[in-house]
Amino acid sequence: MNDEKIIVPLDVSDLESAIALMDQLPQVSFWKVGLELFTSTGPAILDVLKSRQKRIFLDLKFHDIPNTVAGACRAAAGYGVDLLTIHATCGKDCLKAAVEAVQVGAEKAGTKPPNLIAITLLTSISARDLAFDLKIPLELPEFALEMALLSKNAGLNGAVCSPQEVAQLRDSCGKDFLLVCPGVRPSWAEKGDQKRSLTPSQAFQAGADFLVIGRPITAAADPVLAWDKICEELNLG
Ligand SMILES: O=c1ccn([C@@H]2O[C@H](COP(=O)(O)O)[C@@H](O)[C@H]2O)c(=O)[nH]1
Repeated sequence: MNDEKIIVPLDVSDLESAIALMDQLPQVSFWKVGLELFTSTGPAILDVLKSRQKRIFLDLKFHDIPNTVAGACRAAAGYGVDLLTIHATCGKDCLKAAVEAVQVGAEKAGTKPPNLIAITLLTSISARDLAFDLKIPLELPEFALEMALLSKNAGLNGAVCSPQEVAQLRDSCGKDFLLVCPGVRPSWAEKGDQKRSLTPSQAFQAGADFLVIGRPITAAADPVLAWDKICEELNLG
């Protein structure tokens, strides 16, 4: 294992702040661009990351009808990113259309298709939220597993899940299915809005391929120290 398995989100509002964060943490090799920054900068942020030879997780979490999601996936696949997200709850037809669309978009742009991964259930949702607010009549681990299997059967490369479900998903989906875990919190960090967390070492031990760790690093008084502490705890030294 190496520190390329830790993805840090650029959850800032503009290009200038994103560049400042990258400059502060040059040791980070895999960055995530999400809704806030991409809505603010568009693909300009991807050009900056590529010019620095960084790996890119484009976390736009598409969720719409199949025709619309396919169009968005075709466009996003042209950017040459490493990972791209879609919600599993957009359904089987939509997931299949997205799988085809990333191939078409990447081929047209002459680039490698991204690994398309599906959000199973946002890590900010608790078992109580799922049952009482969303009225889903399944236990949370079962729901997350069903969403992962739906995505795998539709041809996706992997899923985003909380570290609390990753062992079960790894058992059922196999070793080649990419499992990416946000909602990861070192014992010394605040949980914030994350409701199903584990520590980085617990998440890797449970079978995660990649961890997404944001505020424990980026909102720390000293982000470099926080990064080093996490790497040390994981023996990535
Ligand atoms: O279920 C999900 C899917 C995506 N995320 C994203 O990961 C990071 C987590 O940041 P923290 O600061 O470590 O909480 C953030 O960009 C989310 O959009 C998620 O948290 N849960």
